[in-house]
Amino acid sequence: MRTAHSVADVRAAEAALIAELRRTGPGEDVLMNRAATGLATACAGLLGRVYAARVVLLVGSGDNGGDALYAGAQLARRGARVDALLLNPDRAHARGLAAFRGAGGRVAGDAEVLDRADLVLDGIVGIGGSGGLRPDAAELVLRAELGGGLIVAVDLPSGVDADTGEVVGAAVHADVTVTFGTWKPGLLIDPGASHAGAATLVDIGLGDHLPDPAACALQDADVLVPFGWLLPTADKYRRGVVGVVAGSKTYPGAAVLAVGGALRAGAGMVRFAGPGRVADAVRAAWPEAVVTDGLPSEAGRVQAWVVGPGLGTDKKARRRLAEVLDSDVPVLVDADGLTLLAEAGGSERSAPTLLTPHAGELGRLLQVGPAAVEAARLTHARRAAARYGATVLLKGSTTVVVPPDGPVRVNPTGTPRLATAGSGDVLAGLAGTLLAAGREPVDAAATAAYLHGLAARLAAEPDGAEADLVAPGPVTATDIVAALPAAWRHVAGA
Ligand SMILES: NC(=O)C1=CN([C@@H]2O[C@H](COP(=O)(O)OP(=O)(O)OC[C@H]3O[C@@H](n4cnc5c(N)ncnc54)[C@H](OP(=O)(O)O)[C@@H]3O)[C@@H](O)[C@H]2O)[C@@H](O)CC1
Ligand SMILES: Nc1ncnc2c1ncn2[C@@H]1O[C@H](COP(=O)(O)OP(=O)(O)O)[C@@H](O)[C@H]1O
Ligand SMILES: [K+]
Repeated sequence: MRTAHSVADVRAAEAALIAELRRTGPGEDVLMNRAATGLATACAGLLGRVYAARVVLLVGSGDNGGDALYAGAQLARRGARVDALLLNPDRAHARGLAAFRGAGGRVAGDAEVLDRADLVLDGIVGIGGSGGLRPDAAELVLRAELGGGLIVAVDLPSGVDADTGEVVGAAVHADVTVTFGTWKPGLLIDPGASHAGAATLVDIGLGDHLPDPAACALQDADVLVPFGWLLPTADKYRRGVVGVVAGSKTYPGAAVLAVGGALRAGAGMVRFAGPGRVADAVRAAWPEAVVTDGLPSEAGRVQAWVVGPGLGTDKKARRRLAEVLDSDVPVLVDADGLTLLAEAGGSERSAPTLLTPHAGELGRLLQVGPAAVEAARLTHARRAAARYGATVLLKGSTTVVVPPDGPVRVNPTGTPRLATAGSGDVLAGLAGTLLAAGREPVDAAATAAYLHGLAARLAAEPDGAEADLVAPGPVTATDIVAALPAAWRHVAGA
């Protein structure tokens, strides 16, 4: 699990560690030097040959600039030509600057050095920042980006909000980010995540002093939950029976895809309830589904419901949604179900509820526009979780899952390949089965998003999960359903 902490928690951990270090002896700037050593090592690796490389430091007036200066000093000692552009010369980190000068680093009088740089270190601002870059900083960053050297962000790309990933105004687009002590949520969540480039973590010893994380990103090993279908004692009821209420005359495909996602997630049984023609489409595509063209209350017992994909918003859809929401089992509400829920202003459920909106649907739930949601994904997902007393999975460029309390989950496997009609229906079925198998909504949602992204990558490039890097092939929602078993195999290491 990749874990990220809030700025407040990082600062508290830093203070506790520094107090401990003071008791045991080491002097000033120990942590900064640890950070700088990790940073200089990363830069040396990127440069290949440090001797005679041209490195430029963009140095703000806080400790982030101090990190850049100490790292610059190490690179200068190894023979790099290092120039520092000080945004506020009177307030640059004094000891860092002295070390930098002492190692042969030079303070540049002109931004021209950026035009020929092999590597630019962005030490303008780190976790102490607020808002986008100020105009003088933004101008230097633009020149650095045009210069064509590699841009390495110190701790996080300047201008990105460390706690939320929000970017208000200009921010650095880094090729690489070297972060210290722990991940910051803003490095995992878009738009911040897409400013960070390839990000790496340098351990500076904060570990024992850090509390529970603010956000986590699953990795393959975290998905290795007991595979229900492998347990010797498995039977179809214990593996989980999921009910799907989806589709309409206009959107029968949504039902077929949601049922497909549910089946390929390993359900013991999928019960489907929908109107005649939709029921026929589901029967034809998935003979293993148990289908009724009656109401959800006539479908038989289930351990979780999925309601909403392609459902429509007419009277019949409302009735179906109401029946499902009245049940005492976990319910996942998606798509048209969310539109109806927004209209009703919520529900009176006491059993767990998982909402899976995209930005437009989340906007409707909160009566704000989709652009506002996209710009502040975590903030809006949190607001919806609080207002609806539910776990919220917000889909899009970075899928985030916000439980009513506890750490947020951020999905690392997402790919723009998923942005194809019907792929959300597959995700709903997939997450619904995991709910029916007894997983907590936050785990069901995060695991489903992880497998969903992985399946899209594997559908594009069956030999590897890194398809975004190597193969540009598109995938359809049906392809994602078909690739789900391969995604399970991938996380199992098979
Ligand atoms: N915590 C740890 O464990 C460790 C932390 N370490 C390092 O310390 C960093 C935090 O340092 P920090 O607290 O000094 O704040 P920092 O990020 O340098 O920013 C403050 C300066 O930025 C300025 N500024 C603000 N907003 C701005 C904007 N939008 N655009 C432009 N400028 C802006 C603001 O200016 P002012 O408002 O004062 O004029 C102020 O001068 C952290 O990220 C990590 O790198 C490591 O050394 C190892 C251990
Ligand atoms: N830019 C993107 N990067 C990664 N994933 C994306 C992106 N855009 C959309 N997705 C994913 O694609 C899926 C689309 O779902 P949704 O919007 O509900 O579509 P539909 O209703 O057509 O099924 C979601 O899982 C979402 O997270
Ligand atoms: K920075």
